[in-house]
Amino acid sequence: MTTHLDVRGLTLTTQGRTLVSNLSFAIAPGERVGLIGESGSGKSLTAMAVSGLLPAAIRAQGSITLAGQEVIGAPGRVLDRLRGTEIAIVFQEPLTALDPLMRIGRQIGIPLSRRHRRDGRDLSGRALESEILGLLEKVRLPDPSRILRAHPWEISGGQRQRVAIAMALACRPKLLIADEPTTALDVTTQAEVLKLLDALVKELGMALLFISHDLPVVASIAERVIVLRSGEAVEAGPAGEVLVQPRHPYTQTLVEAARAFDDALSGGR
Ligand SMILES: Nc1ncnc2c1ncn2[C@@H]1O[C@H](COP(=O)(O)OP(=O)(O)OP(=O)(O)O)[C@@H](O)[C@H]1O
Repeated sequence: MTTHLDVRGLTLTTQGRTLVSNLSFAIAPGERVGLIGESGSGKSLTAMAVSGLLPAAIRAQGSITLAGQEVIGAPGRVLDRLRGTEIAIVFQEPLTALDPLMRIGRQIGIPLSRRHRRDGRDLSGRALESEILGLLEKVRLPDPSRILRAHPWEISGGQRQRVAIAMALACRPKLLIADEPTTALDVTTQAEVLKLLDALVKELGMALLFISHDLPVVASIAERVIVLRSGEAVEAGPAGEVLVQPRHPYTQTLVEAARAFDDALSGGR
């Protein structure tokens, strides 16, 4: 099989409004794809549709297959299984993924033991704790044994995003969706989390759908990009081509704006 995710003619509507229109793209195993576009262009809704998390008010037409399984209209148990094995998602705001009242160790332990049970192994006690610590180390969290026992509000925003990444990795997904994973973080932490994601995706051979309106960030992590405007894909191709010599006027505007911002920053130095 050469595609892991295959989106064909995806159209999302609500109350007579079309939010995403006839979108098609595929992601091969291990491939890193960026989805870019201004605010409101339909990036997050596309991510939600792919992971079977669309709000009830939004109607999906077309087809989304993940490892050969149709996602649109699939029953909850099928979606649960896909989210445990094929796909995991990291959101912009890590607190969305974390339960404020539960210690970090337990939050990572739940998807971890679920995955082991699925593989026919029962993991508990010391063995489970040691795997959780291993994951906290993998996302380069300092002092993992303290963080294991901490609540989400006892650690920093950047650390919370690393925990959310560790939770996603606990499922060993074949495709990781990262929806503006660094937007809520300060610039230095953004760069660190980005570097971490890049390294982990390569090390674990996961495919990545990286969603962002920040072009330089996308250019640094994605091999291929899709440009969305008002729910429609206006341009797609290798990141090095689309972001360096954009063909569509909309992409040209985005690239110009990113360059102007960059120039303004370097001019101020
Ligand atoms: N639950 C919903 N019900 C109705 N409309 C929605 C819903 N969620 C999103 N929309 C609309 O769908 C469009 C696309 O939203 P989406 O969140 O996918 O944009 P986005 O590209 O991810 O933007 P941002 O970069 O700001 O996160 C927007 O016009 C938004 O108002």
